[in-house]
Amino acid sequence: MKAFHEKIITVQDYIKMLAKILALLWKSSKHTLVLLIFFNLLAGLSIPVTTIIWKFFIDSVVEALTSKDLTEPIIWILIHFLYTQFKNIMNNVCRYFESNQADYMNKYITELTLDKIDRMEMDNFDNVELYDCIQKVNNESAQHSMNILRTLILVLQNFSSMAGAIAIFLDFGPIILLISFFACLPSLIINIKMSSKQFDIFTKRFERLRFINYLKSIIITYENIKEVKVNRLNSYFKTTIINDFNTFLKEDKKIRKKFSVQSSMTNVLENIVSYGFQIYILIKVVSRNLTLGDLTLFISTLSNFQNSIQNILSSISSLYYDALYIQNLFSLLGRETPNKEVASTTYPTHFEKIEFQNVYFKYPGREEFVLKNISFVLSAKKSYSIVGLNGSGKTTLVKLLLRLYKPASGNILIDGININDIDLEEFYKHIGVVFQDFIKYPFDIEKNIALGSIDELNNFSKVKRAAEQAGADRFIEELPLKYATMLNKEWSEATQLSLGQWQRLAISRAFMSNSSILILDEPTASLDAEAEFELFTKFRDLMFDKTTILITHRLSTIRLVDEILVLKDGQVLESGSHDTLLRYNGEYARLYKMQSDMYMRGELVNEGSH
Ligand SMILES: Nc1ncnc2c1ncn2[C@@H]1O[C@H](COP(=O)(O)OP(=O)(O)OP(=O)(O)O)[C@@H](O)[C@H]1O
Repeated sequence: MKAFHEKIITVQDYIKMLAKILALLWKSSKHTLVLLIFFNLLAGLSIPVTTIIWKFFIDSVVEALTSKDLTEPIIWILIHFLYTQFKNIMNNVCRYFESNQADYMNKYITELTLDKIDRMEMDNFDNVELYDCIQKVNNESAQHSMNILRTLILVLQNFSSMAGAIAIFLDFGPIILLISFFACLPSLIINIKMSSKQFDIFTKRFERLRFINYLKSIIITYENIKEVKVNRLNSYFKTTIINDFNTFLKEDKKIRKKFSVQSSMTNVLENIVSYGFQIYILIKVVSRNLTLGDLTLFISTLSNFQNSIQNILSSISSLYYDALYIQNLFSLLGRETPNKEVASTTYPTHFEKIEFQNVYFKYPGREEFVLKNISFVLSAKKSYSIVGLNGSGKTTLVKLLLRLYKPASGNILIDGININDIDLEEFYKHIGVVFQDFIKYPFDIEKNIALGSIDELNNFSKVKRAAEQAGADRFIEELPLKYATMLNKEWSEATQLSLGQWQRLAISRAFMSNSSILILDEPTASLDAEAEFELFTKFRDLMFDKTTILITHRLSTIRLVDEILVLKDGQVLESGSHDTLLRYNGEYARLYKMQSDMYMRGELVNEGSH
């Protein structure tokens, strides 16, 4: 697979890239593509046909000047009129198929990329280069594939018009056309150089551009506006953005200036050749006793031929430019991803234990291990809590259990079956999770809850029950549109919820789930300690048939679980029930004592501490 940002160097690379693009167009919609090619070839012939009609018209006018009979010129005008109507219809038909093909291609590319991203494992997203590539594909592919389509259509039309010009010149002297063709080559070379330079700049700048866009999105995102305003960050961000724009502009102006000078020089060469041939045609028409119509025909055809060549050559360079961008798409699509269809072991629905065996893990691109020699056993249908200071590896441990990452060594087993051998779709059907940074879906409340069980999107009674269990029903019932309330202030007619209310919705999603393992990774941070305690008591009672794992910093809630694992610097320091660990008088007892002392002194009302 080509590395990202690798440039198309050889003609062979270029042709291969074009072949891939054509295959993409073909797969997007075969039927439309065939019709598109046919009508555009027909449309391309309109230029030579119009020139021929015009030649006959001029000749008939010259004759009419002596015979005074205007019948023939009028007939030719009529023919010209009818052909113009035909041409207009043809152009509209071409536009119709072009727009359809563009939509089909956009849809097809979106489908392919979303499918690819779905298949990619989590560690891929830690690779900045790949992450950039995905963003580029997302931002640029549709536009550049559309450009490619338009350019290819232009090439088709111009090829057909060039073929017409060659046919007209066949008898008169086709060498003229050949020399005109070579005169246009320097301009092609310059255009390709320019495209290549622009692509280099784009690649170099991409991460910075992404950063600028991120800054812009901070300023304009509803939830951020309050903080940006109060901290008076607007003008600081604006200056950072504008400074970058100024640097880019300076760089771009320098390059544009250089290429404008070179382009002007090649244009002079093209004009010398063109005007030289016009004089040559004039001499030849006079010496051969040809008509005025012939003179117009050859001069116009030469000019049309040169235009076609220029169009084709500039199309080649703009195709090169777009192909460089679209290369990111092919890089992404060509990336190997695990095959989802691979049938593997079925999930042991009535399992007895989950076991971590000497698990080590480090994040891609990082030297140090985040988890070191982790071993423990979780029994089915019991509740567990993972406790530890910030950065001790709690979420990472959960990510491994969720198969978002694979251990560097060691195994995670469910009843002796390695979780990686279980069919992924089935695995996820049986595991539910609520993260601290859960998603705020741009749907109504009903769907925001129902998404906790994708197979039961229309099960409203279950949605209501889940909301009741999470204590979300009280505020939902007070909203005018209740469960049909659209959420997220960024959308029209939507309501903004408080963070605590959002968290209750996220927890309702967990109650929708039919999974046998449930993980709550600090989803209650915005609830007060009492609400969290009440919620988890309910949770524990309702989820008695599930294995639950709770991550929270509030040790008052943790008391409710059957067993606690204490993590420190990526290692399991101690484990046991609340009472056992207090008796053990280690890290857990120290943290617990510290929190309860703070409660006693009234220093900790809403927040957990560590
Ligand atoms: N995607 C990542 N790439 C590199 N390092 C990461 C990544 N995610 C987490 N880490 C690092 O791994 C370590 C453990 O992080 P983790 O999120 O598991 O801690 P945690 O115990 O859940 O912390 P907290 O209580 O703050 O949520 C931290 O040092 C963190 O910087």
